Amino acid sequence: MKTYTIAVLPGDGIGPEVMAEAEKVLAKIAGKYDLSFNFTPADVGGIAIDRHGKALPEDTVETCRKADAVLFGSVGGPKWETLPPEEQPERGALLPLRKIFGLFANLRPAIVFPQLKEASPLKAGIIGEGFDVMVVRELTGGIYFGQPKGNDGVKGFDTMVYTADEIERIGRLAFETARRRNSRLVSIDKANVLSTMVLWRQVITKLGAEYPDVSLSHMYVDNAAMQLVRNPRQFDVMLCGNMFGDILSDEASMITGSLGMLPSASLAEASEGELPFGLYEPSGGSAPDIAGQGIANPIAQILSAGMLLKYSLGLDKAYDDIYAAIEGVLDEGYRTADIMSPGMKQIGTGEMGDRIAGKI
Ligand SMILES: NC(=O)c1ccc[n+]([C@@H]2O[C@H](COP(=O)([O-])OP(=O)(O)OC[C@H]3O[C@@H](n4cnc5c(N)ncnc54)[C@H](O)[C@@H]3O)[C@@H](O)[C@H]2O)c1
Ligand SMILES: CC(C)[C@H](C(=O)O)[C@@H](O)C(=O)O
Ligand SMILES: [Mg+2]
Repeated sequence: MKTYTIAVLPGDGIGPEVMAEAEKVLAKIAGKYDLSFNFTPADVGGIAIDRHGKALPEDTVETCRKADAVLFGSVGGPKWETLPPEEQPERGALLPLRKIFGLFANLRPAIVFPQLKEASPLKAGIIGEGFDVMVVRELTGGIYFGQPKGNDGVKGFDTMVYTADEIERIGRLAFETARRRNSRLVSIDKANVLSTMVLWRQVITKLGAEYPDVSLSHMYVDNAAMQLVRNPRQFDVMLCGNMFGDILSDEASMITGSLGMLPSASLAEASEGELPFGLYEPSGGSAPDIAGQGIANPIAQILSAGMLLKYSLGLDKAYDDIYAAIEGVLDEGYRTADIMSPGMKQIGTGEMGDRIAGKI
């Protein structure tokens, strides 16, 4: 029997609540495909600060290193917001993890399940027959990591830096992704103002010549934010730098009805013929406003586990099973509070997880 080791980092807030549901679903997948998952838990974020004095203990990095892939919950919360910024869960754990493991490519699919059209804040006419966009976000460069950065109480500054190589690397992945979908790629930039983004547009345009079958267009980020609510169906793959991708992926997710629906895959470069190492997490955060109430939507975490199976382990059919199970539960009218609409049956985090696992 094949055994896969999955580092499980639930983190803070709703992280542990939704992670428990993803583990239930993975256990069912293991049974169905005669595999075994060795879940290796580790502390990360606020809970790691409380227990070990730092957001990313070395043991946690080691646990990830030994694993085939990482399933991550979310980190952060009001309790740790008064710490020095570099020590807080987000900058002290999540960003270093992305850097340490070279997770340069962040895939954030935003899909409106047909059953949830009424949960989208957009009018039915705008959503039409559905919405299915893949945001490809560069994750280890840009203004998040550029130096210098600082804040001396009088002046605060960050630096946006991209090299041509970094742009080309994420660009290639976006073109390949578009090729496997509907061959439409919109590259998002701010080339009318930022020098970094002038380079971005030059590199992507040049790369486009290698992918003549993919229709490439460029759009300024402010326009893209507007177009996403005006006519989201015009998009197939959206390629963004780190910060623009952060913002637009939250916006895209809300079109699907809730941030609690949106998974993500953060991938490293793969060696020839191999699948990439990856960290899989919901796009949303630790949702302190609803943590501990058993009402969080576990679907983003469950879909993140599904993406892990597909992208890092090559178990595409298992991903399809998870997707179908979610659709089945939604078809039966079950909803967590965030995607609730009149006439549907409201259930909590645990029951949603049980019902999805029950359909595998
Ligand atoms: N990857 C991560 O670990 C990550 C990502 C984003 C934010 N954060 C951190 O999370 C904390 C809270 O940030 P925020 O409030 O800006 O963003 P958030 O994503 O945690 O929450 C935004 C809103 O979406 C709702 N929401 C998010 N996930 C949900 C789910 N699964 N089910 C139902 N509703 C859900 C929340 O209740 C809240 O109303 C901050 O400390 C932030 O830095 C962490
Ligand atoms: C928590 C934060 C560092 C993170 C980001 O900005 O990348 C989050 O918002 C995300 O989208 O994963
Ligand atoms: Mg974000």
